[in-house]
Amino acid sequence: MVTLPFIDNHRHKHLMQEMNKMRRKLVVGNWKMHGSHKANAELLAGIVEARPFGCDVAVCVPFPYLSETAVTLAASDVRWGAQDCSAHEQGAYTGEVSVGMLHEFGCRYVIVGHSERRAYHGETDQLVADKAKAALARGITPIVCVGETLEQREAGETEAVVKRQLSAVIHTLGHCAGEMVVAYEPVWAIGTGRTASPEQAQAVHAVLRAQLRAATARADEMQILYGGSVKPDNATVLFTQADIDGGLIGGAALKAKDFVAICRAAG
Ligand SMILES: O=C(CO)COP(=O)(O)O
Repeated sequence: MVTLPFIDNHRHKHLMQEMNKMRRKLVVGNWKMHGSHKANAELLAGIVEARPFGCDVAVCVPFPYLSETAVTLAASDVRWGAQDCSAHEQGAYTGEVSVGMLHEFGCRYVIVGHSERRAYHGETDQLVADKAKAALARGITPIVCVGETLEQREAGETEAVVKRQLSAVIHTLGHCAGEMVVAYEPVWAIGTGRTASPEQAQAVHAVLRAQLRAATARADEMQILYGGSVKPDNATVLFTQADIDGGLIGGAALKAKDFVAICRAAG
């Protein structure tokens, strides 16, 4: 009979920290509906100049700017992506953008299920899951966002909400679930300057990691990002938590100096 070594809490924590070091960090700038030719050129130049970061870095830009972003970043290791995609392959879907189109622009990532899309565009858990599936079918990594509102947190529903949101995606992706990136973004922390404490964020990330472990053997290699008022001065403490593998950055991704500082904190 094989006897397993006794692992006390201290050793367990140490092992978890080692595991965390093995996962490469990822920092993604979500520009949301911001930008102009001039502002983008300055921002991208500032990011490219500051490389290398020692972590994966990407920017998710508005659709009209994908082309110029692809040209600007082509010779660098900075990746790019979009902020949404259609779940449909092609057809009469006015205003939608397919993953095939994103593929043509060299997108490496697409954000799906951002809380702003869930709230303002009525996106359901299943639609988000279908978008993630469509992305993977074209070799684009979906960054699947989950997160609770303040009301849900105060009602003690945080765990149930994020698990329900992630569960839809896990079931729809099946054996490909290990290929997505997950982003935990508490709605109350987005654009409010009110960050989840490192402990609050880590607690939810641990729940998500456990849920992924039950679904895929790749759970320990998967990147789970935190998003919500990440700034240069709180990035390091967030990124050193055992299950936080980088960040999805909104406001601070619009200033090269801040975004670069956050990338450095991850690297
Ligand atoms: O929504 C976010 C990233 O997707 C976070 O936005 P802020 O960093 O502006 O809070």
